[in-house]
Amino acid sequence: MSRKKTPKNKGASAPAASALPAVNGPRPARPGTARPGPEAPRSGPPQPGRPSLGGGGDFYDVAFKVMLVGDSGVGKTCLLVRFKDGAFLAGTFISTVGIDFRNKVLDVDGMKVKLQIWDTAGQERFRSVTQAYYRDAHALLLLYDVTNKASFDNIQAWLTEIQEHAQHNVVLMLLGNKVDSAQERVVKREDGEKLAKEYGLPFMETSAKTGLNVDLAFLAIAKELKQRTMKASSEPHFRLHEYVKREGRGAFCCRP
Ligand SMILES: Nc1nc2c(ncn2[C@@H]2O[C@H](COP(=O)(O)OP(=O)(O)OP(=O)(O)O)[C@@H](O)[C@H]2O)c(=O)[nH]1
Ligand SMILES: [Mg+2]
Repeated sequence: MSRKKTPKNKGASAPAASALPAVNGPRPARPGTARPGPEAPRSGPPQPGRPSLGGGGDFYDVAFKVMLVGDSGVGKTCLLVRFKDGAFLAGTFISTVGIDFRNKVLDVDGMKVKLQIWDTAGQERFRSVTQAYYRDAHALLLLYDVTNKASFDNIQAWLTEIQEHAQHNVVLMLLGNKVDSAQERVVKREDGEKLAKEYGLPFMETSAKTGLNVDLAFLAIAKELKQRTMKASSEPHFRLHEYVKREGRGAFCCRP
């Protein structure tokens, strides 16, 4: 894998389009890294209509794995904490070591969809660890930081890496995070939109700090994955691109 190095361990390597949940095989043991608990599905999502009980006591109908990827410091861990706990991790930046995960069950149009969300380390030195997890991911949220141009420039390299290691049909969404930091912004919204269009990706700007579009990003992923599982659904066809375009809020909306 070819990857540009930047002074702050900024990642980098390339593209893919969106796609469908694949059946997961058992996860190989990786010493020193977090792994799913007993609630993790061992052989793909359970069938709809046969509710399962997760190890945390959450009932769910279907389960999917979502991975957060992007340069170190773009806000992956904060995005996950915002989504899971509704809080913001302010203060000292503690860089993720290896990989970690959290579960959350969403109600998606009457179905309990469990997302097992993997928070990867953006630092280059953990790349070989995180690469091994791509193949099991049903969806990827690829983040850059709108206040950090290098993190945006590295998106293409991340897309290359995704293309190399993830399922060809993985659901992929591009997120420009930290839009609350208007003064420090160096990546315009239009630049993010342009890049996303170039690669055919759904795109939103988010803020883990204010919560802007955070729940929406995960809900959109869950809706897309659920739809792909329901082969002969009578529900209207869900269109991920249109949904995030329609529902996504602007950076100046809804400040606390
Ligand atoms: N203003 C602002 N700061 C944020 C936001 N999200 C994250 N941060 C800050 O950015 C820094 C890095 O956030 P993390 O979530 O730890 O970054 P990360 O992508 O997980 O980094 P690695 O674990 O090293 O890959 C922290 O100091 C956060 O407080 C956001 O939406 N707005
Ligand atoms: Mg982190």
